[in-house]
Amino acid sequence: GGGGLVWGSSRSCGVDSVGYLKTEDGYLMFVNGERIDDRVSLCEALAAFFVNKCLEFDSPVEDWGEIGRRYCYEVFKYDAKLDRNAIFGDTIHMARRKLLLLPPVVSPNSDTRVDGIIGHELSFPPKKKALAVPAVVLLCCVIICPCFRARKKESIDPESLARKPISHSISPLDVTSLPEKNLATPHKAPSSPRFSLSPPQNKIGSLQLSISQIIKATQNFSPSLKLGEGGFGTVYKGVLHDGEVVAIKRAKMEHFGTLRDEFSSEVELLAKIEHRSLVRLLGYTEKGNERIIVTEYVSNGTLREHLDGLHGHILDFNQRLEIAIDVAHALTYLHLYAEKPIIHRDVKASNILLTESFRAKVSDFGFARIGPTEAGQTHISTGVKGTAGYLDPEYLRTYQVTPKSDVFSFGILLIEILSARRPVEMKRCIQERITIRWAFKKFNEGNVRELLDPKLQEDVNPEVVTKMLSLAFHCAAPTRANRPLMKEVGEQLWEIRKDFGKSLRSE
Ligand SMILES: Nc1ncnc2c1ncn2[C@@H]1O[C@H](COP(=O)(O)OP(=O)(O)OP(=O)(O)O)[C@@H](O)[C@H]1O
Repeated sequence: GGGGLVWGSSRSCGVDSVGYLKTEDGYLMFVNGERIDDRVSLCEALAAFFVNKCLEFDSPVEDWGEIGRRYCYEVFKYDAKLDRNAIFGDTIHMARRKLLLLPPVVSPNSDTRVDGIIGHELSFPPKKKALAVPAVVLLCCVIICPCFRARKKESIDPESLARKPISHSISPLDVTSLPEKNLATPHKAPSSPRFSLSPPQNKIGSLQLSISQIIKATQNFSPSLKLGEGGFGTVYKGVLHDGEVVAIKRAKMEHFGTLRDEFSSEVELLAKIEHRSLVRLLGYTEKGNERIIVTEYVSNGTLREHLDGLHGHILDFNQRLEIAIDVAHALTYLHLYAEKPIIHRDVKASNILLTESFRAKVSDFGFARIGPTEAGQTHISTGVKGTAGYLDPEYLRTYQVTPKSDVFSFGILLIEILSARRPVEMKRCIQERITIRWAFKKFNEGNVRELLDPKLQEDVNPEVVTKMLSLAFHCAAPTRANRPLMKEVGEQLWEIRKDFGKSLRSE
């Protein structure tokens, strides 16, 4: 394994750089001068390059297009048939989940563990020392990186196709919960967890589900009961034996194994959370080939669907304001009042579910992480997860997540609620693609009315809109220190609601 150097290349995009050294044995990859030894990190870094057109999928230049096209396919959800230069899949984390499943490639002559970086063809050479490629420290601002579209559901995993269908003869496993219907007050300390992570040991509640009951509840996972699909798996509507309607989230089989921790973490966190604006966990089962989470069913679709007018009802301004307040309260609860500070990390309109009375419930804690708990600790370090367009640029740059990362996403969400535009809209002209930039420009020009969702027929008091927008921009400040706390955001929205009420009365 001499691994003589054959070829090297580095590329910059804004203030970021990626580089590789091709050796006889394979490739060594670098991001901002640091040796990267997993495929996902590389692909995530590269995603920004492709989105910003610093690299093109089509271009054979220095093999970069090839690397993106062939090895980051899953991360980018790149679909050559649909659009040569599009990067699909609005969630980077989704791809990360998939790719983590690649078997680790361990070089026999080296202590370097390589997480299947770019398959076998690009496996690392043995006995390679990290080599520096010119490093640039700062990262492209996140809001220019994402042009991801929601095509994630179309990915095909040939491996999973080859797997056998789930056996229905799995022995029953209890899922236990208490049928408590009380809504928690926003800032109440949570009660002790009601769901055991080892369900068979937990016989406390009255709701005890086995896999076979789940199969019954979902009519054997009938496609007609399918509510949707996310990064984690498929979600079904189910009716339990007592008539309670629930959402049943069934993990995709290819996510088993390495996703075990993620699954458990989702469950552990959900189990401790109780707030009227957070989707409640009702049960959990993990046995054999199945990982299933049973949650409260929220009947009126996602906020994103409503902003798209898919439910035949246009949210009025008051409803939008209430939704924003609900989300702010839910996040405040996670940050401040849950047992440990919890950072959601994937705040976005498709994770906000609406009730029949258009109140919001925040869902999908799959990426939630326990926040800093040590005194003086301000952040936790972690690989970047979340959804492009909503991602805190400082988090992307430093890999350090704090509750302020949720505040950033909330700012982006607030603009989305007001304008109905997605954070990134690739079909628009270049000046309008990044919604927050477009909004900021309009705002500075004093055109706040033009910012509002054209479907919104009301004549909303411009002062109220202005206040909401400035709050959104404040939340989405590039630097964390300049963002308000989630609690303050809720308080400000509360004030805005008062102003809105007054403006209606004075009409
Ligand atoms: N508790 C629920 N009640 C009703 N519908 C739900 C519920 N949870 C999820 N859904 C539906 O299932 C879809 C998929 O949900 P899921 O949380 O798995 O994925 P997602 O949020 O769309 O994507 P990702 O996991 O990548 O964030 C949602 O868009 C929604 O339509």
